[in-house]
Amino acid sequence: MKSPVRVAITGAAGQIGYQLCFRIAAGDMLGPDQPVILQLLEITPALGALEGVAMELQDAAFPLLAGTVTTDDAEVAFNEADYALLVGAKPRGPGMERKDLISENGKIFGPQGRALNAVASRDVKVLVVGNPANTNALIASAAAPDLDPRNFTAMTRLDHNRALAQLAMKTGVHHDRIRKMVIWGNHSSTQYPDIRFAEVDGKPAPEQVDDDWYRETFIPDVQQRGAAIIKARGASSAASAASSAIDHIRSWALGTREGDWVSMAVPADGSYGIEPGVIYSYPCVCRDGGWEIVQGLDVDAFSRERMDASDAELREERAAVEDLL
Ligand SMILES: NC(=O)C1=CN([C@@H]2O[C@H](COP(=O)(O)OP(=O)(O)OC[C@H]3O[C@@H](n4cnc5c(N)ncnc54)[C@H](O)[C@@H]3O)[C@@H](O)[C@H]2O)C=CC1
Ligand SMILES: O=C([O-])CC(=O)C(=O)O
Repeated sequence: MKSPVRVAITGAAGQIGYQLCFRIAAGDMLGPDQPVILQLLEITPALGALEGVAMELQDAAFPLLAGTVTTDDAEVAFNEADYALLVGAKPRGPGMERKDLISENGKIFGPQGRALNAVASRDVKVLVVGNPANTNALIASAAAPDLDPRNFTAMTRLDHNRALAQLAMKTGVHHDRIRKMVIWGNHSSTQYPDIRFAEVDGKPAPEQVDDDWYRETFIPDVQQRGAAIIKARGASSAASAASSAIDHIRSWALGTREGDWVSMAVPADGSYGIEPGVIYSYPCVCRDGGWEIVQGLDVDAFSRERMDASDAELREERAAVEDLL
């Protein structure tokens, strides 16, 4: 058996956190031979509910759960953390865009970035889920100057999985037989889900769906799926969000499958004309515990316009939180 790794989860008593704790303790994120210590952070008024989560974790008697810490102190939660899932933040309600959360949620991520900087493993892998996720990841990274900015990522894997599901339903091919989906940009309604490189059962996706469906139905449906779930459920996606967070970390830690990509929001480095300064979703390949942006893909005029629009939105979000950077 391997020695345990430390997984910090913020907002652990919330909707997404409640799902994450049990799936991670079951081994879904890091594999069936990797024990975990869960280090759970909540705000002080939610510590009672968090204690209840910890009691249920005990009751589930997971073989891989090597310990549980509950706290309202970020430096306790992030102490020597190998993984940090930053989920704790307010969700949006009907009629809101995710960026409307920025003034309230943005201020959470500076202190958490500072705490990570002070006490986390120097190799900590950070995934920001709390919205607006890309800009919150930028804030956390800016507050952690001693950690490599490449350790800070934000979640667009849920958008990626949603895109796989929509294309699978349209083509009648199981989503597990689709490769090379891409989500470019922001986890927001300006994201650009791109099927130009996707392969459905080994064949090019664009040849299997008509262009009108792609532009008029697929793209807006993927962009608006979060809002559609809020309308249907009266609360934002939680189990699917937790599942995609687990997918994101699993790919990063254990590698992507041969011949496939995942979408991850990572620090822009000039790739595809997106200048540094924002956390932007790209197609990525992961191996040996690291990620790389897939290079050399063609950008046509239709794509350029959408990729730039999402970049522009991220730079507006950045300008709105300049005082936190
Ligand atoms: N990136 C993505 O794809 C997705 C992002 N989200 C976002 O994830 C966030 C969490 O969503 P839910 O779990 O549904 O919300 P929730 O309201 O059920 O849970 C959030 C939890 O975070 C806690 N919290 C608030 N401030 C905190 C702080 N400073 N430190 C630690 N904990 C704190 C709250 O007490 C609460 O228990 C929201 O911002 C939501 O919009 C949701 C779905 C997908
Ligand atoms: O839509 C929301 O507010 C929650 C979220 O980020 C998603 O489901 O993609």
